[in-house]
Amino acid sequence: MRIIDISQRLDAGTPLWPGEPALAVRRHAEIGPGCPVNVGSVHLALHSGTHADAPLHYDAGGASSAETALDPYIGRCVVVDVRHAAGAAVETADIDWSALEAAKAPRVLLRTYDCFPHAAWDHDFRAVSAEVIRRLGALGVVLVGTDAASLDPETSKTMDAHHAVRAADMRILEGLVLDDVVPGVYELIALPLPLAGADASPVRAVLREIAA
Ligand SMILES: N[C@@H](CC(=O)c1ccccc1NC=O)C(=O)O
Ligand SMILES: [Zn+2]
Ligand SMILES: [Zn+2]
Repeated sequence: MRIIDISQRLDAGTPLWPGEPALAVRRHAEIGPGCPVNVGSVHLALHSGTHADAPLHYDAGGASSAETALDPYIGRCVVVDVRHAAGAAVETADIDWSALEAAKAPRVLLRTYDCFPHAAWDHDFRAVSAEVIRRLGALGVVLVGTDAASLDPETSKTMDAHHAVRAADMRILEGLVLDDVVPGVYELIALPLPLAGADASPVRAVLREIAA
């Protein structure tokens, strides 16, 4: 079965949320006389690139990446093209709910970009309305993903979509790369790292085609 990588490359040029520290991979041991290996460490903002928010991100008492259950991050999903959405956020009118329900997929990945902005931070990414989140939760959706940097606008102070996720106890993937994905049903695998105390974790998100 074909594996489709839907993850951003992480390097010093990966566009980050304004003010976030740049990725740094440092080597503290190098192959040479008396040292058989290269060994490094990484300094990486937790919301860099393709990542999973932990409930701790929007709920002071929420689970960290080390504590959140893995089930939402692996299993049947549907990729939905919402590039036609015209507003600042994806609204309920932008989604074909009967098609979405017909997919019978408890994970929904939203494509908002024609081409993912790998080269520069997009301040005007398309958010997802809290009403869409509430409606997804009512359908039993356990995870919502987006190719945008966040479910809420960059300037949001209320984080309405994240709090609608919290109310429905859903999970979140952000910064997906869906340019080469044909809308449809797939198996999603995108597991957060067991990082204690972390409010988010980078993930290697992939899709596997499901045999018809
Ligand atoms: N990907 C993050 C973006 C985010 O909320 C954020 C990331 C770094 C610093 C501040 C952030 N949010 C609001 O100030 C998120 O939406 O979960
Ligand atoms: Zn995030
Ligand atoms: Zn988020």
